[in-house]
Amino acid sequence: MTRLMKYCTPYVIHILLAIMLLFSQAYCDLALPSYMSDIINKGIASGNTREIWNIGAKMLLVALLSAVCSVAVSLIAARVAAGVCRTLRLNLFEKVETFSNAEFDCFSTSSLITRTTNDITQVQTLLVMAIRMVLYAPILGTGGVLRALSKSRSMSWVIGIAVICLLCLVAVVFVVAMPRFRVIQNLIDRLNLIVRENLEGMLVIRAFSTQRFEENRFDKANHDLTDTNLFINRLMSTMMPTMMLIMNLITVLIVWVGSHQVSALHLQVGDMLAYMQYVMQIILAFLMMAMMFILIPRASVSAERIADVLETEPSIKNRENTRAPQTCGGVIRFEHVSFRYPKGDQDVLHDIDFTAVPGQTTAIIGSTGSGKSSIVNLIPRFYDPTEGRVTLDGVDIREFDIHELRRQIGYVPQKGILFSGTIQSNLAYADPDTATQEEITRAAEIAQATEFIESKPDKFETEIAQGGSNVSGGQKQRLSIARALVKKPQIHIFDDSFSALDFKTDAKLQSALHEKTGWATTIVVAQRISSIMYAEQILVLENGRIVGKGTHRELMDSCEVYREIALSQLSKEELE
Ligand SMILES: Nc1ncnc2c1ncn2[C@@H]1O[C@H](COP(=O)(O)OP(=O)(O)OP(=O)(O)O)[C@@H](O)[C@H]1O
Repeated sequence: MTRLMKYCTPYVIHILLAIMLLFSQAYCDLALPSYMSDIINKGIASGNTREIWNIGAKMLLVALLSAVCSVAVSLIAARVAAGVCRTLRLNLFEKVETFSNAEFDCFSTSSLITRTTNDITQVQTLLVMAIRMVLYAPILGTGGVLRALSKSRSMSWVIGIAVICLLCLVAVVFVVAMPRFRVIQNLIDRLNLIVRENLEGMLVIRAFSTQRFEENRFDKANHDLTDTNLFINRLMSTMMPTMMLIMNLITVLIVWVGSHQVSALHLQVGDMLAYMQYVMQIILAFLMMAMMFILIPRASVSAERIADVLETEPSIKNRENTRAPQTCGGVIRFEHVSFRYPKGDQDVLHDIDFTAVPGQTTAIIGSTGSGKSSIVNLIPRFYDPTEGRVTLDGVDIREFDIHELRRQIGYVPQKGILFSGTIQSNLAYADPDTATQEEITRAAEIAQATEFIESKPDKFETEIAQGGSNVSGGQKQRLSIARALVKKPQIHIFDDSFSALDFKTDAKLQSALHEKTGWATTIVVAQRISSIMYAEQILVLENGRIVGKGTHRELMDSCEVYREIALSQLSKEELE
């Protein structure tokens, strides 16, 4: 919890005001039993109606003041908690945006969602309660003890018994409940993961008719969460009646002992009743502390999970004194690069060495898992090489500001990803403020997307559903390509981005790309020979190593792996 304390500093004045109001409220609440005692002793016992009215009016005023303070504290608490949690949510979101793929591999996506939502709600609930109770309870408890002792010292052992019983109860609850709270947050993570996988993979689940299996998986996670929640709730529901029982037994004890003292004229009736109320206030204070003890462990688990994300330094970040690539030439060079994934046990790329120059296409081909995507992911610094370096115009890319470096790159991922909005908003994604309609239309034309966009009733204003579910895989790829082209980058990276296109569209797109963006450095990862056979340079990858480098013709003569791939896809005549 202390790791998040700094987020409360902007609200110090609010908190100080709340503390002052809490003191006033506690003072009022503690004064009420004394007034009641006076009404009985000075008014009722002697039949003095005027005194009863006088003290009664004061009591009403004090009760009103206490209510006003209580409402004001609640409002302040709600404001502080909402403000702190809004900042936390924003910071968490911004932090996650800076994460490189390595951090995403570390925190699962579902856990990041739980941390941004449920965990922050836990902290918010605690903050509201803490501001209202964490100070009020000790003030009320201590004030109650002092006032009770001022009414009768001979019954102080009753307070002692009450406090010992309550402390034991709170300690038991704390020890038993604490370990379960971390379990609950982890179970929520698991439930989120299953829901997410199910929603994203609904078509696969239907195709494989595995609804029953998935239901059982969900049911198990749901059951585990329910069981743990039930355990905690049962514990809480036994705690409240136990506290009430203690309260009632203590009341009986006070009446029993007090009535003997009243009959022996050692105590007045009013004082006995006031004593009883003070003991009730002490028990109430313990009740509040018990609630805090329940909320604090759960919220501190959540706070830790939030702080873990906030304090994680992205493994890929700007060095000091970074610079922007000046008039980017676009010469990308891999110098003896080896790479291993952060959690991997062996290198997936070994001694990769090549140069991609402007005005040329460098194609990367190889079997699945040979490391093609891993190579291109090093250029926008999604990961950094384990050995060797990648340079842009002769400068190590780690010297550049990451944002500026990425501005030079038009990256089209393997899986076309669109955002909810319109086709227009998706295409203008790189620069919504400055991208002109002309640029967007031109990019759509090169990406061979114009025909299907024009066929839609709303054309560029056609709505894209969540996750791009209302466009086909090939259309999604073409829109992703157009989106990258609108950026007018110096370096184009297409990571298997033509795989969902038919041969005709693929060929048209390649030729348009060559014609309209031929000046750029183009790096293409592809599985299809036909997509890359006209590239100026082709790299053949096997098990993370370059086993062939050259043009299609050179590789057909010199590289056995390339020849095998080529002949498995096209006939000898087509390859000529
Ligand atoms: N995030 C990751 N963590 C650990 N290992 C990974 C990760 N991503 C990929 N790998 C491993 O790295 C190797 C190369 O993967 P990569 O995705 O670069 O291959 P690829 O040639 O692009 O494959 P494909 O053609 O199927 O897309 C594979 O063995 C893969 O299992």
